[in-house]
Amino acid sequence: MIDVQHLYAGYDHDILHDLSFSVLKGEMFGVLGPNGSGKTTLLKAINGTLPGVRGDIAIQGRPITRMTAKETAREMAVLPQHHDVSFSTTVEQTVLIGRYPYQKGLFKQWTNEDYRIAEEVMEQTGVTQFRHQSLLSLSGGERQRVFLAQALAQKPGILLLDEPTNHLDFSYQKQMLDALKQWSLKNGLTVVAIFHDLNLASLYCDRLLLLDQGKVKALQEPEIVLNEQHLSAVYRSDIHVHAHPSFSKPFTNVVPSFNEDKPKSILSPDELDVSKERVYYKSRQPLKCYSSAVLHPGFGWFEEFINVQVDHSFRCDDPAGYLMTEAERWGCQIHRTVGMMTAADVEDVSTEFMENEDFTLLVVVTAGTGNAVDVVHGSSHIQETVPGTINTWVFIDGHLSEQAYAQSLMTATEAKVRALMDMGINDPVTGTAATGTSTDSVLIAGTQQGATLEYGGTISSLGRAVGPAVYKATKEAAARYLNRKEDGI
Ligand SMILES: Nc1ncnc2c1ncn2[C@@H]1O[C@H](COP(=O)(O)OP(=O)(O)OP(=O)(O)O)[C@@H](O)[C@H]1O
Repeated sequence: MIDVQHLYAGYDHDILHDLSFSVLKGEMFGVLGPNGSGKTTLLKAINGTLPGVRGDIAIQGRPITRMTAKETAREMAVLPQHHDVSFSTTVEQTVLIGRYPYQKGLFKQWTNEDYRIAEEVMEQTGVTQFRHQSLLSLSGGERQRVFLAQALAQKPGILLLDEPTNHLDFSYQKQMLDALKQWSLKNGLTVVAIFHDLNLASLYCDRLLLLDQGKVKALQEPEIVLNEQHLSAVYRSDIHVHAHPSFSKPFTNVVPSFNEDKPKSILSPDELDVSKERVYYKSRQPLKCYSSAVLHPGFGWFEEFINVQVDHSFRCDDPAGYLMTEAERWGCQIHRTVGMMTAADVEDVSTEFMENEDFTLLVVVTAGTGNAVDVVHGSSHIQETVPGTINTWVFIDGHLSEQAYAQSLMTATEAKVRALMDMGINDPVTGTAATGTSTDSVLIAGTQQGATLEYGGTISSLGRAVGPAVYKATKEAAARYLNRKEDGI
């Protein structure tokens, strides 16, 4: 569709150096790069408005140098970065200008077809209600949508967009990009768009061209172009890349580098608050958490932690909602709170605290083993979520990698299993050794400051601390639970 070969272009000197790439029909092609890297210059070269271009640019196999302005305009429309809006035209007149490449004859008049298409594209871009208004009376975002309508009125096969979401609020950014994607998927519209927002580019583009000082740094699918090394080198700042939470695309974010005064060690067992109703811990700063909690499971940053005691007969359709109400009752800030529940007496909580050269560790366990299960015989149990559980909190004052989170969770689980085995706790249904209970929850929470802890496996420095601490705390909490049962309390 668009074929660029050995392109050199610029102004008094070359800005673009030896660019070669092709854009396929129906593709959404994103152009990325820092300020001044040559993105706009590239778009101008492609639409034939930049003089002195060297190399070859062809549209549908035809060199653009052999196309008239009208021919080029029928093939591609441009939405520039800045628009000159110094004189007053109405929205409808502005959109109709997009029909210029189709005008024939000496006396230029808009046809019914021109009006029909203008109507259609104003509808698609949500500007119909402004049709009789002057452009000068519109906001930046509204004007941007009018100029998109003008470009679409050209009925082009190719749309060149210079920062199309500039001035648009979140909802219109999404609306515009959804529409462009839809047109490219359904009608084969080819879109070449400059983006500053790496995440929007990642979500909507099939391929990305990353420019660095007028040269191709990377040209591939978003999964390959958006990697930390490329981005950090090109944008000269610390950029982190993660998996998008609900889409199979990379998700980027910048890491601020201002220094905040943070307390040195922020974990302390003295801050654990235990009452008959709940165990409560408030950290002195937000912790990065990974958990199977009832309230706010998964990854997130939290600073309040509650483990709420419920009755053995507790049944509830909305346990997270229940915990929210309880947390609110105790004055917790819901959005900052991770919540678990248990039928075990929370006053039997057991803690382990240790400090070493690299990091500090606080482990907090409540254990009820009424629902003990042998993992191999889960199918022998009825599927019912009844409270009776081992809840394990592992707080670490250190900087954990994602691998360390997963490995710490494994280490904590293995330690719990070992504790149950050593105590001879059996699955009451099968009589075989229990490996946990049916509703156990575990939390790994890191301060993400101080020593880097790359690993959390059993023989890593972190794992060597987590394993024995969880083992000891689980044994102690379970022993207290069993004693209470024996004593019939
Ligand atoms: N008309 C011009 N005359 C001379 N130099 C120019 C002209 N337009 C742009 N430049 C220079 O060319 C370089 C690339 O500019 P260009 O606008 O292509 O960058 P860009 O990647 O689109 O930047 P931004 O992200 O800031 O929009 C810059 O150094 C700029 O100063």
